[in-house]
Amino acid sequence: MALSRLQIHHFRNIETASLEPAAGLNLIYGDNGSGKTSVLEAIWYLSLGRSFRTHLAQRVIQYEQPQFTLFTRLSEGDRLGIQRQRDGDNDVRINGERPQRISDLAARLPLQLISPESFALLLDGPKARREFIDWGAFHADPQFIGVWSRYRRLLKQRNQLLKQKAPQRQIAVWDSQMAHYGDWLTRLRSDWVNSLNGALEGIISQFLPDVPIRVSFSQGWDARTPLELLLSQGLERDIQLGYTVSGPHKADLRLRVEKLPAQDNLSRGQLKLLVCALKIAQGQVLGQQQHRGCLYLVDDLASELDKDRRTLLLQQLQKTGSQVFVSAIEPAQLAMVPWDKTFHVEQGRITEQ
Ligand SMILES: Nc1ncnc2c1ncn2[C@@H]1O[C@H](COP(=O)(O)OP(=O)(O)OP(=O)(O)O)[C@@H](O)[C@H]1O
Repeated sequence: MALSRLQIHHFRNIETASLEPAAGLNLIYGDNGSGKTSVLEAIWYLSLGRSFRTHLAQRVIQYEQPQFTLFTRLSEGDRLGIQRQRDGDNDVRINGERPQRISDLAARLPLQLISPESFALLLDGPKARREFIDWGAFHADPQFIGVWSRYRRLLKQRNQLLKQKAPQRQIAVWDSQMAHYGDWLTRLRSDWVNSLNGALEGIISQFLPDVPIRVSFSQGWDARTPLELLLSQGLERDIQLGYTVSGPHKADLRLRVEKLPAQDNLSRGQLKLLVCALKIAQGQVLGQQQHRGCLYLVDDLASELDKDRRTLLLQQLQKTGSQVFVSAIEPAQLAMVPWDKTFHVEQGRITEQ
């Protein structure tokens, strides 16, 4: 799966651009503020229906323009388009039709973003790591999105009842449904992490050969206690606190080096390589399971990495056989692999070299 055409209109500082990217390695270079990240952001927007830099859609519409328009044609023939008006109107199209859910975009255009902000995966709380697991489980199993949404709705409803201090019987009546969907969600997540582990070990052994990293799935509660029992046993405490303390909504991916959290033990460069290993492994497993890889967006690849590590990372990305977009200020910093296509960005204007 790859973008064979990308059109961008009035998005950030890009007035209009039409690109035919290579199916392999694409380098996007230019000075600070030229618009490199905006190209990656546009691709991300086409997959997620939102930005990775802001939750305010108005911010990405070019100044003084009423709307932005993004369009891509995928190598398999699908056409994805988004037009967003300043007044909030959002028109999303897949092959000319409005999709049922926004996640239909992501299902067609799976992508992984590696950016300076990706450190959050290791440095922030478990939410980012849960989302990371859920990315894989979502793409691996079409049932995931339904199960995940159902669990979320039940959790929200239970938390509302807890906050209102509703009678215990009224709250507990939903516990068996919540346990049913919670267990299902946990199985899907755990299956994904199990498949991920093999690929991850292989990549980590190349990126960080001397660091004994252990990756494990923490499901969000003590696995020896059935979820329904956990909910009923914790009900009084949950009422006191006004929310459901444990369950699949507390799941996490634990990354440890010598029994310590990886973030306490690794240098910035090593953390970046670990994040890259995690993201590359996701795409690799998806490719093996679904015979359709994902696309990689790498913003500012050179930052934090020495020349040998940059080479290693680029070689791994090349080995995935996926479409890759890498942004850089100086192309000379990334001259160690042959780029299939190179684009220069200058004040929002993009030209193929
Ligand atoms: N809504 C907008 N309309 C027009 N220009 C914008 C808008 N939002 C941001 N910009 C400008 O777009 C430019 C491109 O930003 P972008 O982050 O894509 O640059 P970049 O090439 O990735 O820079 P860097 O190398 O510093 O990360 C910036 O100068 C920014 O001020």
